[in-house]
Formats: sequence, structure tokens, C-alpha cells
Amino acid sequence: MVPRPKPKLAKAKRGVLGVSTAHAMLGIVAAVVAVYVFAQTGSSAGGNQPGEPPARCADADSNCPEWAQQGECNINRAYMHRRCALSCGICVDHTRPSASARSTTDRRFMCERDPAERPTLAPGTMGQVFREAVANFPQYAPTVHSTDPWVVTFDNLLSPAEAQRLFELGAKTLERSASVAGLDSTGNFKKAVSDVRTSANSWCLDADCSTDPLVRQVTARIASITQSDPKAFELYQVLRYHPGEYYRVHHDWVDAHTQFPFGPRVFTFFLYLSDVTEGGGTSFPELNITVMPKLGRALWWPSVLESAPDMQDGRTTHEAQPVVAGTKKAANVWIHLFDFMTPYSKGCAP
Ligand SMILES: O=C(O)CCC(=O)C(=O)O
Ligand SMILES: [Fe+2]
Repeated sequence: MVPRPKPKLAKAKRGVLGVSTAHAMLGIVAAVVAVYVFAQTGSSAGGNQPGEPPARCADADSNCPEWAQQGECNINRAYMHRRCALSCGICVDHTRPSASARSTTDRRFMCERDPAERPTLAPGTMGQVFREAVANFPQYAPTVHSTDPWVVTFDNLLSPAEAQRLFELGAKTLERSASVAGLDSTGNFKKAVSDVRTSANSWCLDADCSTDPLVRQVTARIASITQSDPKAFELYQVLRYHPGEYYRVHHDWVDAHTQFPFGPRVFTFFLYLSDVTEGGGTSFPELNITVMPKLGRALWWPSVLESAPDMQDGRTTHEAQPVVAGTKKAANVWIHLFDFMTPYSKGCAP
């Protein structure tokens, strides 16, 4: 057992980094924006405290990968970002060969975000988006569980047939969910099977799934509820939990995303694609809220602050409680601050 990093800065109780939620399987080199940000600022965009020395794009301790895996990048953020920048995924070492496959100029040009692009959320507008969603979509049976931060469910977001079909489309390549802690030196997410998360998942990746009319229809529905551009959506991640399987307390925010053109995840729009006989609730320990799975229900919450949509709201840590009986089927729909699909299709996403 590797000891925890010292000094232990007992900051906000945060739980484990949104590790497995990262796009581990995509495996595309995406150093570009990270290189750009790193080169421009000499520090990470991932959250160094004011006055701290800039992070070097390296690990200063051989325990860094393990600490990162254990969620320390979030728990001991200042220390870890300074000493374990590489493992925490807050920088990419652009001196490594695969990251320099294209010239810096090309990569910078290809992966830069258009400065005129409008973000999914402007500061101070989140409350209005949630309030309008609840008022304007009574057909989906909304319930407000919390307003600070916002947590809302829609009991009739999907018909039973839509939910079942969505699972069939997305679940073709289910495999044991992996945890990911930061980026490796080539800009790919590092993944490892871990007991933080024991479900199986797959991605709505192939053309059969991502361009299916049903997927497009559901995306359009979620886009209009959340007032988001469908381009800001990640590929759907489809999940299956058998009895005993779970996902421990974590956050869907991934530090490394802040260095890519698409920015952080601002919303999780979670779809329950089955009923579950017993267990399998999604609970928010800091908010004392637990939502139970129900076929066709959706659960929507932010990962970021209303006042600063590019900063993490640590209160929305959550966990998938173990399934006791039955099978839980579900899907994550993550919505970013900026266009995800364009940089993703150009190879500018990890
Ligand atoms: O299964 C659940 O209830 C939540 C899953 C989750 O939080 C995730 O996959 O990030
Ligand atoms: Fe999550």
C-alpha cells in the first residue's frame, strides 16, 4: 500500500476524482491545446492555487500514478498539481515523440477553439436554465430535488421502448469499466481496472449507434431541455450493473478536460434504462439526496458552479450504490462547456 502524499491538505471533502468517467477508450493523441496552454502560461489550467510555482509537466514522486488513481489529485489538489502534474493529467509533455507527431503550429491551429464560440452556460445563468426546463417540459414529469446546487429528475424522459432500444444500440461492446487518472505522457487517458467502479460500460461510438435516429431524437430532447448545443455532448456512455456492482463516490469533473477546446463537463444528464428490483440508487452524499433507478427516468445535475461554469462544484459528488437484485442499465450523457464533437472528430480529444 503506497502511503498518501504529504503534506495532507485537508481541503474540502471531495471523494475520488471522476476517474472512470474519462474517455479512456478513445485513445487519440490530443496534446495540442494542453501544449498550447502550457506553453502560453507555463502552468496548468487545471487549478494551481494563486502564488504557487507553476507545475512542471512531470511527476516528482514515483508514487504519483498510484496517488492519482486514489483520487488525491482532487483531495490534495495543490500539492498533487505541483508534484504530480503528469499523473494528474493537468499537462502533457510535448517533448515526447507521439505528442510531436505534427508540428506545433499545425496542432495549435487545428485544435484551437474559435474565440467567438458561445459557451453552454454563461456565468449566472444556470438557475434560469433549470427553472425554464422545469416549467417548460411538464410532459417529462420533472421533480426538483435541490436548487443549490440544482438536482432535477424527469420521470418520463424516455418511453420504455426508447430506453430499451437505447441500451441495445449502445451496449454492443460492454466491458468492465476502467478507472482513469489523468493523462499519460502522450496525451492519452491512463486506464486501469479498479474497485472504485465495478460495472461494465460501452460507448455509443459506431455509426449504428451515434447516428441512429433514436439517439439523435433523444439528443435533441436533452439539448432543448438543457438549452445546450448537441455538439457539446460527449458520446453516450452506456452502463450495466449486475448485483453487487457499484461506482464509489466520485465527481464527473475531469481536470484534464479544462485543457482541451471543449472545456469541462458542465452537466450530467443521466438516463435510467431499466427498473432495478433492489438497490442501485444514485446518491449525493453532500446533499442527502438519493434517486432510485426507474425505466425512462432522467437525473440532471451540474458539475460546475453557477457563478463560474468553468469551475468545479464539489457538492455534486455522487455514487452508484450497489445493485442488490436485478440488473441496472443506464447511460451517461455529459454536456461540455463548449463544442465537443468538432475537436473530437479532428483527433483533438483524449
Ligand atoms: O450509476 C449511477 O447511478 C451513476 C453513475 C455515475 O455516476 C457515472 O457513471 O459517472
Ligand atoms: Fe458520475
